[in-house]
Amino acid sequence: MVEYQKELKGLAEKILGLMFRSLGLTQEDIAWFKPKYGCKSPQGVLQLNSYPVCPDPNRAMGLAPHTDSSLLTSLYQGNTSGLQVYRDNVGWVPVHPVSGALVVIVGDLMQITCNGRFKSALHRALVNNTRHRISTAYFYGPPQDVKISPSVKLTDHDHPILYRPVTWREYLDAKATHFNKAIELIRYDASSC
Ligand SMILES: O=C(O)CCC(=O)C(=O)O
Ligand SMILES: [Fe+2]
Repeated sequence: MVEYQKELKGLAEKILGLMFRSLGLTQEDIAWFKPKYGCKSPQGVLQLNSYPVCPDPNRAMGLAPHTDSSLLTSLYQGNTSGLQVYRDNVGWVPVHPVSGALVVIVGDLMQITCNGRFKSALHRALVNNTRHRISTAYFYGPPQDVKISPSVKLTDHDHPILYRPVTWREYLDAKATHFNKAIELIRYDASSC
């Protein structure tokens, strides 16, 4: 487990580095992402999900629709389908397992850091009536008490800053209370929602 988390941490950092770079951001632009930032390095949380066989899957939900609070989530879903993502104008789309592959999910903190350029993905997990499904989600995020805010490089006259600074800890508290509305509540124009 320790080794697995170490590998997933390295993978998340590599993918995030590429995503930031694709937006023209350097490590200097994302100060908290620098390894030498104090002694607090970004962190990950591993969650094991278990969905027992359900006699009537149409009347139950494994995991209700949600976005992840992380920067990035790496999901291993074995070989049993169940994950679905929501696509605008399309609806729920299955993400079938691919042998040896992880599903990478953009989380809310990434949406905040990138001022909405990358959107966190609404997803859910279904149950089924023949197979016990197991999945492993690795949530990668910044140190819990470091304020995250949209990178100034991604804001200008046409792209006003969208979100207030927030720590992962504060965001998790907001999520626990307001669930999927949390990200809207930290928008600068939240009062008009
Ligand atoms: O089990 C799945 O496929 C999804 C799990 C998930 O979305 C989560 O743990 O946040
Ligand atoms: Fe999730």
